[in-house]
Amino acid sequence: MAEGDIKTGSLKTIREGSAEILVAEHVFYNPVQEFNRDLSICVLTTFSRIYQREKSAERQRKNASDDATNGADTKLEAGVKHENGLRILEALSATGLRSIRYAKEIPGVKEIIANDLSKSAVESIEQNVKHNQIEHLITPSYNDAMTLMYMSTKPEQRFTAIDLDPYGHPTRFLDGAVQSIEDGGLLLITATDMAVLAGNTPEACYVKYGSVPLKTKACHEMALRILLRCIETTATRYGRYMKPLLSISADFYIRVFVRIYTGQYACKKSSSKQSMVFQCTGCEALTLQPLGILKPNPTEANPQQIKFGIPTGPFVGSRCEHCNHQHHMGGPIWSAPLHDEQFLAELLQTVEQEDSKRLTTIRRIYGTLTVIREELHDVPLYYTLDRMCGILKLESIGMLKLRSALLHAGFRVSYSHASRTSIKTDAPISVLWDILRCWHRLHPVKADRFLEGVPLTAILRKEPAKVYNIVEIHPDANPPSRKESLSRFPENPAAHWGPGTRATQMVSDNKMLKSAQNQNKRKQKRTPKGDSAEEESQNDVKADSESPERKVPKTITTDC
Ligand SMILES: C[S@@+](CC[C@H](N)C(=O)[O-])C[C@H]1O[C@@H](n2cnc3c(N)ncnc32)[C@H](O)[C@@H]1O
Ligand SMILES: [Zn+2]
Repeated sequence: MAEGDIKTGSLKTIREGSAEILVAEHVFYNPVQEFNRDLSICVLTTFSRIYQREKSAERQRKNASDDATNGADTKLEAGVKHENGLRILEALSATGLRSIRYAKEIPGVKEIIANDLSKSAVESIEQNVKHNQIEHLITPSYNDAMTLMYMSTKPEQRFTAIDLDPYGHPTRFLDGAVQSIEDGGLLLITATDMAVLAGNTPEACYVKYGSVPLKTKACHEMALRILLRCIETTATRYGRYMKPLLSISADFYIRVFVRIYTGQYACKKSSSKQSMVFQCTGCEALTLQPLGILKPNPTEANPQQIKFGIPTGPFVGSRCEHCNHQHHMGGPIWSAPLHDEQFLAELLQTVEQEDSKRLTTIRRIYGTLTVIREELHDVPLYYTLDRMCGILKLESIGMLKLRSALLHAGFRVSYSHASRTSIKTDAPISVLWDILRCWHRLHPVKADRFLEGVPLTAILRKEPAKVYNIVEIHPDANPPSRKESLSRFPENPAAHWGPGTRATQMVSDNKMLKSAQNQNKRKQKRTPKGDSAEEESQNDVKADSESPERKVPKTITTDC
């Protein structure tokens, strides 16, 4: 956000990225979403490059000589109309700020439709498009988003990218979006109803998304997986399927970037990418059970052939094997990877080349994407260090020691970008409990904590199956993103931050945002840089209790 935003009559002038917009109090503008817009620009810039490469390869396949004349290496520029470029629909545009930034900052755009159902919002879009002299790329549109998308389902009318950034949940727009997106096109979708997705009202989540959420410490990742599963099942109704490029949990919302393709055979694999989730009501152990399974069924004609089946279950007993409590069942969730590794690599290249003057949140984008790249992409969900130690009433073992014990024992472990104290690992939870049993030998829990029926009694009374190395720090225990002190789990972006309400007064919140950002900078400066890794690990745990998931105002509680 630029310094010196000024008021003009009842309008306020706001600068963000390359755009300058005039905003009235009654039109929605949320400064906290700058990270969301900056990140979307990086994603679309990368996607635009990939899109051109794919189109060029397609042309080459069709007619090699043609391609030489078409120019496979057309230089993509921002702010200039590219006849073969992206056709973007911003279906819920409010001030037009996002569309204007997309037009001015993403190379290789053909056209952007900036649509809103509110008359005053569309007037604001028109005014801002003129103010930014970007009429050659943006067409303002006054329509219901669904009507507009349903009118654009024929192949030649479809969009290359559709951005859905609604108030609350996006699910009522999905049916139109999956039908009006090009084959291989990109959907960029935000959901801000985190309280619902995080399990505060499971019945409401089921109504909106068709899945039951669980109150788990991994609720932010579960929210992403519920949204992704909802997009996938909406798409498969039309013989289309989804490939997630990037799925992010940030501040008070989630945002997913997925490509949509057409293919009946790929749709058949959909049930094997979705799972029900059992969570123990005592120790919170998580167990996933897929809806479908793929079995190799090679024939001479097709050695790659697979057979579709359903698993036998349930995958848990009627009582938890660790603590003897019963289970809750949630889901279905998307249990395939949340991100595409190849796309992430290319996206990070884009981010590295970005100008930090234009994208003010670039440091945070780089930090978050680096943590995401380090995530174990084949391991859904996670536990948290503080919660596991809390359940056993143990003094904290510290992140580095726990990660080291797992690595020494031959397991993989990573953080999740969604939680500062997350433990994402391919080790079964029985191994995590064993490591904590070893820790307990050195740091025993008080005898009066061993009450009948509580999970810690059942878990700590058992002997560990083996002795785990909780003393030596493993060389890989500290991931590069942490060693390099990247901006991994940012503080709250503003004092009274949140998704905003319909046509809010958040326009005037710039000052608040800046003051919170300054406070955060001061805090970051105070964090001693040369901390030993172990001290830093304790800081991580401590800081988690101050992390965004805890500080959300009551109205949008996303803690779980
Ligand atoms: C959260 S705001 C969008 C913010 C914007 N994308 C940005 O980055 O600043 C949601 C907008 O959706 C509009 N809206 C709500 N329902 C709609 C519908 N059915 N069709 C089109 N626009 C709609 C509202 O008028 C509002 O301006
Ligand atoms: Zn249990």
